[in-house]
Amino acid sequence: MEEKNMKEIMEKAEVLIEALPYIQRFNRKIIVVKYGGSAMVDEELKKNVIQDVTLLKLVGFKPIIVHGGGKEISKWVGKVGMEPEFVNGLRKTDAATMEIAEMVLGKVNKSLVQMVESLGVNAIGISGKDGGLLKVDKKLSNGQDIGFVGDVKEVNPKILYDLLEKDFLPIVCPVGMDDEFNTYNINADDAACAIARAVKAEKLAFLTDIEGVYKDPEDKDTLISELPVSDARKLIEDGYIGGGMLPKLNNCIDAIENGVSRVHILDGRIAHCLLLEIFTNRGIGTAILGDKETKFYHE
Ligand SMILES: Nc1ncnc2c1ncn2[C@@H]1O[C@H](COP(=O)(O)OP(=O)(O)O)[C@@H](O)[C@H]1O
Ligand SMILES: CC(=O)N[C@@H](CCC(=O)OP(=O)(O)O)C(=O)O
Repeated sequence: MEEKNMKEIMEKAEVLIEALPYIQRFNRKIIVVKYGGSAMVDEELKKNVIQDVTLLKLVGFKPIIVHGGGKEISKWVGKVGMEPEFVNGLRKTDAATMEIAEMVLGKVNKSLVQMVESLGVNAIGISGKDGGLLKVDKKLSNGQDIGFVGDVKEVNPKILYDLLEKDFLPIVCPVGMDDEFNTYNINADDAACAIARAVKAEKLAFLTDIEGVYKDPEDKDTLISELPVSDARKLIEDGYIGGGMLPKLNNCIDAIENGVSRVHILDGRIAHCLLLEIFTNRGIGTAILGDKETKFYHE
């Protein structure tokens, strides 16, 4: 065999061997993937994400996908002649918008099931309504009524455990019910965090449209690769975090402080970002760490 070919083959073997400790570490462990942003709109990226999660399942992890679909909901709200409206990153959800959101999220949910199934893994798509998974109270935004927006108050993970035990890959869309069984729209980051907490996930990964958390969003050199929760709080207090990153980072802190071992914000625009983060020595994006952790396991 040519020397060049041999070298290429050896490099491939090394990449696989590098994955071994991570496969051992996460074997049978639950990993919650919050799937949203560009990686949902671009067909190629969508395929990459689904391939990654399917691979995680096939090597013995227990992934759960919690997906968004904000851009798709806004598209359909626009199509019926309404104007999408957001207050502090949350969609103002009147009855008509709720109906559209549930229809669109249901469609997105089944399209993800279809893709996973096409790769030979059995997936079940559910919403937070199924099996009483997500119980909500009405959420106010700084005291303002923003309609049927839910604040998760209780998670009943039984349905997820049952599906995982039967070897299905659960795919969850962020819709839930209140005590009167009314339908509510839930921010997908909130839903993913609540689910990761309830199942004490080993890892929670948020796929988004930015490299990770920056100290200064205007300066790409200020990307933070490891962020202890106390520093994260300080960044928020000092006003360095804005827009959709604010609820996301708050959810990261909440997850770490409530039993989720590893929390990551990853750039969903990078092909196979999940695999790169989980299976290689090079952590990518931003890892949020508990304050007691002095060293991240990738080192
Ligand atoms: N310090 C910061 N670091 C990174 N992103 C930030 C920061 N402050 C504000 N942002 C904004 O937050 C956005 C991420 O939130 P969002 O777009 O709502 O994510 P998603 O749609 O994936 O839930 C980034 O694209 C960026 O514009
Ligand atoms: C209350 C609220 O804002 N719900 C979100 C649910 C979808 C979502 O969060 O989607 P992304 O993760 O793709 O943004 C919405 O209606 O857009």
